[in-house]
Amino acid sequence: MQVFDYEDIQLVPNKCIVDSRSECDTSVKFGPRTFKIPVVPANMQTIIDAPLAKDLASNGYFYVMHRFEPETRADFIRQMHAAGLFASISVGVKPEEYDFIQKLADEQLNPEYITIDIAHGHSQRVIDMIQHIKRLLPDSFLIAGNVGTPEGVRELENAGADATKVGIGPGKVCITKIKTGFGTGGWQLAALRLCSKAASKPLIADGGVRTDGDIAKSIRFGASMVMIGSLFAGHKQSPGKTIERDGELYKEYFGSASEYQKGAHHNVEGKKMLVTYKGDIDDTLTEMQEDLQSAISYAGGKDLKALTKVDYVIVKNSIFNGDDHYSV
Ligand SMILES: NC(=O)C1=CN([C@@H]2O[C@H](COP(=O)(O)OP(=O)(O)OC[C@H]3O[C@@H](n4cnc5c(N)ncnc54)[C@H](OP(=O)(O)O)[C@@H]3O)[C@@H](O)[C@H]2O)C=CC1
Ligand SMILES: Nc1nc2c(ncn2[C@@H]2O[C@H](COP(=O)(O)O)[C@@H](O)[C@H]2O)c(=O)[nH]1
Repeated sequence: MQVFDYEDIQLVPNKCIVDSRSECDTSVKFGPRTFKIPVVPANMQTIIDAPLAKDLASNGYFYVMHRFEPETRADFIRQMHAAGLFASISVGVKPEEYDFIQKLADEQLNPEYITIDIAHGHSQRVIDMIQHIKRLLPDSFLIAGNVGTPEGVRELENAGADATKVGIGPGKVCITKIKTGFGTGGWQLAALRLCSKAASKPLIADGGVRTDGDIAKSIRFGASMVMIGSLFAGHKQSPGKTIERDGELYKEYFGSASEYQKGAHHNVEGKKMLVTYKGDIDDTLTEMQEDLQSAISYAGGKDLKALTKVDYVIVKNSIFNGDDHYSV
């Protein structure tokens, strides 16, 4: 098995066929809709909130709302629909989540996208929830995860998931690898490659993206969509708390399995960090699109498909990636 991560790979350029990078089309059809770029901010409490979700949906971007204020979710769907926007929510697998799905079905509140958001998604509990959602809300596009193996992808797809999310522990605020010894941290891109060989439906690469070039690499290795936390943390619109230190502005970014999210030190697999204030998220999204257009031009094509076929080389193998600090 080839083991590598984002920083170990470079994509090999092909002859350019466009006169300007602006000719390159970064749009992606994902589920029932088409989006400007194949990128989605992580469904974490310091990354996305309702105002940002509305902003993203109104401007042609995909989003997944987090599940950490569960009582607000039905109203969130109503508000998005009242504004003519799509609703994309997250759920867990605990018993109350079964009641929540039943309530949505009873009220005919159909979110366009639902994400089952669990640390260890290759489990019977996720399979049961997939089947419950598909029975009651068959029109919602259902994303399930996270998994790190081809077997995980196959089982969730066979249970009825419309897309699978890949990534166990590669995230910037993840400490799963340190705490448990398990995961795809340090070889996320290779894990994505293996999973893509088994997948018959779209994959979301989740975690470990540190540069815009990593988005192009994710597409090359089989992702239809790329979920990103740390690159979206620290913006004006980011919900994380703003902190001033020595005259510099920072924003908090913490893991969904951190004690800051849970309110208790119990099965902690996430940490908190401070991210330097980055300004407007619109500028970051625009830059991601421009960098992706440029990547498509290097691939010798005009759209994302060109990225899926380029050659690559392995330039080094640095296995320890990301989570070198326990907390800040
Ligand atoms: N992508 C990643 O690498 C990771 C992501 N996360 C994120 O953290 C958040 C919390 O995740 P999670 O703890 O799953 O959600 P929950 O706290 O909602 O837990 C879901 C249920 O699954 C059980 N559970 C959790 N982990 C395991 C496990 N390893 N084996 C068996 N049962 C388990 C929990 O019980 P109990 O707590 O009693 O075990 C609980 O009943 C999510 O947003 C998730 O995406 C967390 C870790 C890794
Ligand atoms: N192991 C953990 N993973 C977590 C936690 N909270 C979120 N996540 C995952 O990280 C990605 C974002 O990664 P990034 O490298 O882009 O910052 C996110 O989508 C989740 O899958 C956690 O507490 N522990």
